Amino acid sequence: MSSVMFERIALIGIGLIGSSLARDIRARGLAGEIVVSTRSPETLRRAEELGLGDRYTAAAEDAVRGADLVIVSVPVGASGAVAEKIAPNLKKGAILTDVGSTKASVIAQMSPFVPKGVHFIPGHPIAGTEHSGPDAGFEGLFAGRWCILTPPEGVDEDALQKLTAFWQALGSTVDRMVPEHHDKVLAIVSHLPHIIAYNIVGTADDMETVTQSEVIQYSASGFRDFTRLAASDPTMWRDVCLHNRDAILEMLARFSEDLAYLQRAIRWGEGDKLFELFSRTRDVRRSIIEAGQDVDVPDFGRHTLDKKG
Ligand SMILES: NC(=O)C1=CN([C@@H]2O[C@H](COP(=O)(O)OP(=O)(O)OC[C@H]3O[C@@H](n4cnc5c(N)ncnc54)[C@H](O)[C@@H]3O)[C@@H](O)[C@H]2O)C=CC1
Ligand SMILES: O=C(O)C(=O)Cc1ccc(O)cc1
Repeated sequence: MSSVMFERIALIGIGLIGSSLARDIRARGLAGEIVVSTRSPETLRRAEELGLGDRYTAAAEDAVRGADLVIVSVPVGASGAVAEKIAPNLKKGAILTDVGSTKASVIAQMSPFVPKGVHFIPGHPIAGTEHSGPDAGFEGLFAGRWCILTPPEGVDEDALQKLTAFWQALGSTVDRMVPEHHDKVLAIVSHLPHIIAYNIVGTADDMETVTQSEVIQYSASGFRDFTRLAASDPTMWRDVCLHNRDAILEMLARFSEDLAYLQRAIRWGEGDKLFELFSRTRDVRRSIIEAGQDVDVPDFGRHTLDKKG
């Protein structure tokens, strides 16, 4: 169907996202050669057992030699260290990109190391699950999903076109944003929901009056959906919180204000206020479904979603 777009693609980090990329690149024949690198020897061995690449090395600086496309798929807090390591061996004319959930911080960490002549175009596929590691990835993860690119001013248009075509070949729709805008949008639609989930599951876990067995037994009552998000990778989400600090704190402040409004309405029995909010939020859900964005993660644990809205 597709054909070779890059002679050599280097994948730095081979967890959920890196390994899904590897599977898609191979399935669609987008690379002449896939070179896989990751820091931990066990993960590298597992990637080899799964046959995710053509070559494997623990040394990221070796993996990128001669690569036309380098994709960094590591927790955002590790982006700077990876960039520093690989920078001296990046090929002139190569495209360097990432998949990190935050953009301004990744750009601040990586840019200082990017040599002249290398096209650094940060990216973020809005696709994933609560699972991590090379076994968690799967072919087709990015199909029908958005990928946001945050190209720097003066970006090489050919390089941008090539990276756009790459994500399109994986079935994604590509959008462009400035990094700070990306970080604000993602803070509300992705980062805050995860933080709220971590918080509510933590609260339930702390409650002495609710025994563990009751939390599990009655988890179908709304709690279960939160536990899926709250099972997401701790390293990844620690890094997201630390590296999108300002936008997340801004959204949390608004969230707390709105929660206080809700709390007050409940205390004073203001049913009309509750009804008005709950009607408005139901309309949001309906708009998402109408826009065709109600794509379930192809995994267990999502069947409690009410498709009828
Ligand atoms: N999990 C998700 O649903 C999504 C994650 N992302 C972003 O993608 C990136 C990767 O996330 P996942 O694949 O989910 O994580 P993961 O935990 O499944 O994989 C991370 C990989 O990075 C490697 N790694 C960690 N530190 C490293 C370092 N210093 N040097 C080299 N390799 C290192 C690990 O060995 C592993 O191979 C993160 O930046 C995350 O924010 C983006 C979209 C969705
Ligand atoms: O599992 C889910 O529901 C997600 O929200 C996956 C996800 C996590 C982080 C991202 O930056 C993008 C997508």
